Formats: sequence, structure tokens, C-alpha cells
Amino acid sequence: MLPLQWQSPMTSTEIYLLLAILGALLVTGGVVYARRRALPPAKAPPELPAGEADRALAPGPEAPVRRPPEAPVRPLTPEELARAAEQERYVQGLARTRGGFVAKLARLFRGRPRVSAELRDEVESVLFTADIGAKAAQKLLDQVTDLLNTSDVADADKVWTVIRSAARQILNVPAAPLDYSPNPPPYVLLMIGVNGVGKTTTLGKLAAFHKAAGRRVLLVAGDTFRAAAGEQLEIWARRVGCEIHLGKENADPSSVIHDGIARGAREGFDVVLCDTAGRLHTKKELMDELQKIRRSCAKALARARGVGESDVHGPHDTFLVLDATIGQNALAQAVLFKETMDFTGLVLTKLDGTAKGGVVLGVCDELRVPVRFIGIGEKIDDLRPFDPDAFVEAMFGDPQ
Ligand SMILES: Nc1nc2c(ncn2[C@@H]2O[C@H](COP(=O)(O)OP(=O)(O)OP(=O)(O)O)[C@@H](O)[C@H]2O)c(=O)[nH]1
Repeated sequence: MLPLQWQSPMTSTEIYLLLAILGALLVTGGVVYARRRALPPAKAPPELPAGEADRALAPGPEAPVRRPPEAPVRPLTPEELARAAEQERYVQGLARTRGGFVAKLARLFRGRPRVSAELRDEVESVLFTADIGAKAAQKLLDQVTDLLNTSDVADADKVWTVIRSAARQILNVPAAPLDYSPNPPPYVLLMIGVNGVGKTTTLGKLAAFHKAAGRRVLLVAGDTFRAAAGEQLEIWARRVGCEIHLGKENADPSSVIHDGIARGAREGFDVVLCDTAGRLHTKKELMDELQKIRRSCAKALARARGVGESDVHGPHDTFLVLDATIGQNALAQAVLFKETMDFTGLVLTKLDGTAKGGVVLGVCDELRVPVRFIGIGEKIDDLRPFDPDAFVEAMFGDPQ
């Protein structure tokens, strides 16, 4: 029997081809293995110092957000700059008053979110000891009480809003603006008040104010009682660069003022500012003297205008000067002056040196005569035309 012979399914060519492929695969695998062994081991990334890891992990800066371009900041106009500077002067001038009763009032509401009987009593007590006069204090208190009665929540912001609005109402005494250009000129102003309140200083500052506005100013030294008063006014005249009309020592003040006004009219001055001696409102003969001075003003102006004496009643303006540092006494002074002498405006001086600036509210409320100027220092430009809004903002705007 023939041995059984194995019959391969491939041809011999196919077998050789398969063996060649297997050989090639073995050689390639060996080369790769050998190369791997020859390469240095791959380095681990270096460790980050403490903290840097967190930073590194922190999300990166946000991708910049595209915003619409900001509107360019508008520069302030000269008027706005002047207004801001003026407000700043008020703020500085009233710093002490703000630190006085206004600060006390502000403290009452701090840390007290609820309205209580105790809070009401304390508000009342601060207002009535604030040198603003009983009537003005009552008006402010009425408004604050109305507000506190409507809610249990002591909302300090609302209280300030109410106080500011009540103060504005009191200070806005209706009055025509001052007319410095009467026809014919000059505009004549008489300054009156008790001793040492700041009449001469205010006249000097006013002379500077008018000069800066381009007006020709004549100062008239109507205080013939005190030799030094004339000299003081002369110093102001030199400082301001304006002219002065001086009488002889102890001359009749009415005649000095009459002659000063006549000279002002004759020589074409725009403004004639007349000083008078300080006097107590309780001295009858001195108050009579003021009446006589007023009549002399009228007489001189009537002559200058070529009209009858009965057609002119006095100077264009008479300002009563009050020293704010004496608080409610200034109010009492003003009330008594008014009984004998008419005045068209008030000047409150020395507001810079007192916490009693609230007296301005008291005099406006009691007399209903407009405050025309305030003195906030001794320097030549420390006199400001009175602006009720600026005053209220400076006094109650930023209670500490
Ligand atoms: N701090 C401050 N001092 C002022 C102000 N106004 C006037 N004074 C000062 O008050 C003092 C008296 O001012 P005068 O102008 O002499 O007062 P007067 O009313 O003319 O005085 P008599 O002529 O004596 O009646 C002076 O030392 C002035 O410098 C002001 O607004 N602030």
C-alpha cells in the first residue's frame, strides 16, 4: 500500500512569499525594540513651587469683553467750574455749622433704624438748641415729625430731604434782584449795625466786588465818631484801588454822607458805599441819628436827580450787618433794629468762625428780609452773594 501523501493547499511559490513576509516583520520588530532601549527615559514635568500651582490652576484672564466705546468725558464749562468753586467756598465757610447742630442731628439717626418716642424727643431738643430761632426750629420739626409719623422706619435720607426742603422754603425770601445800575447813577448803599459786626470790612469787600464787575466805586467814611474807622476804610480803598470820601473827625455823619453822595453823582461814580458808626439798637439818640442819615441820603439823591425830596425815600439799599457768631442774639438785634430803621437786606458775617450759622434760617424766617451777602472770612474775596440753594447744600448736604 502506498503511504498516504499530504497534499499542501498552497503552491510552493505562495509558501516562499509567506515566509518572506514573516521574516520581514520579525526584523522590523527587533529594530524598534532595540531603538526604544537605546533612548533616555522621558522626563516628568518639573514640579511647580507651592502656590504657583493654584495660580496656574486658576482660570486664566477672561477673554476681553468687547464693550461699546465709552462716551468721552465732557469738560466742565466755565460756568459749571465757577459754580463748583462757589459751592466749595460755601462748604468751607459753613464747616463749623455742619460740625455743630447738623452733625448732632445726623448722629441721632445713626444705628437707630426704628422711629421711637426717644428719637422724636432728641430731634426736638437738637433743633431747639440749634440757634436757628424758635419759629424756624418749629417749622423744621413739624416737617420731620410729619415724616416720622408716617413710618416706623427711621430713614435718615428722607429726614435730610425734608429738612433741606423746609430750609430752602425759609431762606427763599422773595425779593427783586439788586439793581446796581439805577438811572441816573450812582447806586447808593448804606451799611448799618452794632459795633464790631463787620460793617467796614464788608464795605471794603463789597467795593472789591463792584470793582471786579467794572464799576467805579466811591467809599464814604460816615463813621466820624471813631478816628480809626476812617483810617480802616482808607486802607480798604487803597487795597481795592478805589476812591474814598472822608469827613473831618467828629463831623456830622449825615453831612459827610450827603456830600459823599453828591460827589459820587457829580463825578460819575457807579456805586457809592457809605459806612456808619456802630450803634446799639437800644440807644435812641443813635437810632435817631440813623434816621437823619437816611434822610440825607434821600436829599442828596433827589438833588442829583433833579426831583423833589419827597420823591426819594432813602438810599437804594440799606444793609443791616449781623455777626453770626452771636447766634440768636443776632436775631434779637435784627428784630429791634427793624422797629426803628427800615433795611432792605441783611449781611451775615463771620460764618466761618461759628457753629451758629443756622441763625441765617432764624433771621430769614423772622424778618422776611432777604440775606444779600454772607461773610466767610477776613480776606478781600471772603464775601459771597447769598445763594439759598448753595447755602442749604453746604449746610445739610453731607452731614457727618
Ligand atoms: N472771620 C471773619 N471775621 C470778620 C468777617 N467780617 C469781619 N470780620 C472781622 O470782624 C472785626 C470787626 O470788623 P469791622 O469791619 O471793624 O466791624 P465794624 O462793624 O465796622 O466795627 P465798628 O466800626 O466798631 O462798628 C474785624 O477784625 C474783621 O476782620 C468775616 O466774615 N469773618
